[in-house]
Amino acid sequence: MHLALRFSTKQLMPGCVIHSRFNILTSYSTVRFVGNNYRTTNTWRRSCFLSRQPASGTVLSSTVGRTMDEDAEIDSKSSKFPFPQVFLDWLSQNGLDPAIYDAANDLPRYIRLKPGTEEDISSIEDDLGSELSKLSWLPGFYSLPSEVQIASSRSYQEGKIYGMDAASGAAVAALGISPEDHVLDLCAAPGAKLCMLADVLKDSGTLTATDISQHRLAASRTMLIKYGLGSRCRLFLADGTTFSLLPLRHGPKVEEDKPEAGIGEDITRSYGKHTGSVYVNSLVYGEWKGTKTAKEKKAAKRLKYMEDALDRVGGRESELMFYGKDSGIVGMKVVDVFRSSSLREEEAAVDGYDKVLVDAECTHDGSIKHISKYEQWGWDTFERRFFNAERMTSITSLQLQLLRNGFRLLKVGGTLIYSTCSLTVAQNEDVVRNFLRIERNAELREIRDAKNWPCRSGGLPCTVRFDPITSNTSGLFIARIHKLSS
Ligand SMILES: C[S@@+](CC[C@H](N)C(=O)[O-])C[C@H]1O[C@@H](n2cnc3c(N)ncnc32)[C@H](O)[C@@H]1O
Repeated sequence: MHLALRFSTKQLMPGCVIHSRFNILTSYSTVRFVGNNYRTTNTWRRSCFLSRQPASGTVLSSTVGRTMDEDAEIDSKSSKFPFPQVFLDWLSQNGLDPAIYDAANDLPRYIRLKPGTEEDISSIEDDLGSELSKLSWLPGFYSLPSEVQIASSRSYQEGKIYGMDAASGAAVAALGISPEDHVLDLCAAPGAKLCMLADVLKDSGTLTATDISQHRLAASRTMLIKYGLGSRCRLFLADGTTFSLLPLRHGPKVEEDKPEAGIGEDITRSYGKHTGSVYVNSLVYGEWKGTKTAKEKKAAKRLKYMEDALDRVGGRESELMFYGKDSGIVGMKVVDVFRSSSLREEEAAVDGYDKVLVDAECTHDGSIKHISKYEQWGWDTFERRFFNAERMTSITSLQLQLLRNGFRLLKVGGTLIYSTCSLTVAQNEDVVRNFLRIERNAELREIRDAKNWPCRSGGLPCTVRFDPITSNTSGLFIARIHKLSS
């Protein structure tokens, strides 16, 4: 069947694919741009919700396949939620229809199975009291009715399943992890994507994660330990806009100092007047211990003191919150772990990360289910949290800085994914467009798997958008960026 489409050919890139949900996730239709013809196998079920994108944005218009009268109907629609007026105004300014939040209760819940537990699927179904529907487009993911609670289930507590939205899984899949990759997750907490990265890497490569929130990063550490995924990981409490540590491609630099157990104390070098008489050169990391004996606690306290000493001389911008036994840290001197803060571009080009995920801080307006929960928590609380003035004014510049620093740490030939769970153009296409203007050796690349995903094209070539109406998932924007040699 042919559809009347109202966007101009300028708005679509040749080869761009638009998906429309048709009842259930596994059965969606596609509309393809071929020359000047658009074809589909199913009728366009509902209009996209981005009905009033601001003129500056290049996001595909929602007016696809609709008449003017139908658009008028959407424009006058509001949500069933009694949103504060300030939020309605903000949605309007960003071209978003409040009615998208009405989909909150219809969205399925998604889980990811821990690799290797597929044969337990019927016992997991019994435990959850619900059938699981396998997602044909995303390996390891299943959907189930939204009312099923997973956190109290035995399968969850035993680490057989993860609660994770399918769109988040797509962002990780878009990275195209290969065995032996050294991966950086720059905004990692609370760790859903981090765990998937670790599962995909299995027992090869390394995984470095940073986040600026201590309690959220601690939650990520708990997740890694719970699912037995930490052995190749390092977690740093750090600002992702300045983090400068490269992957440990070559293992510990000072093997000969590797202690039998605990933390060594071969003290040889002074940092002079800034630190009093603190000597830190040869203090080396032993194996990570969750629970410690009194002797180990004393040693850990001493290590912390040494790390703080590095802070005082400006040698450390991050705090190591966790490291696994195969992360390369064990046996390293404290100073060596934090040495590379004056990272040189040429060094990163060769020794940088193979893959970087920048799942940036954002306004989270695309987390439909999360926002609907304020129905119970109170809309005053929502307004206070959402419209945190400092956050609102600086969010796009933070996103650009995170993206730029993630790219700086990427090696030439490497892949970076920029994603946010905001539906706005400002936090997605505009940030990427600004970034591409600055970074001449960055190039947007197609996400190959996306042709099978129930997502829409984003407003920049090769970018994609998940949203509740089109994809039956939470909102997520994904851009895949390649680093060329300069
Ligand atoms: C969208 S959440 C990340 C979700 C995470 N990737 C996951 O899958 O569970 C964004 C995170 O960015 C962190 N963040 C905010 N500013 C940051 C900064 N300057 N550096 C690093 N992390 C930052 C927040 O603490 C938050 O945990």
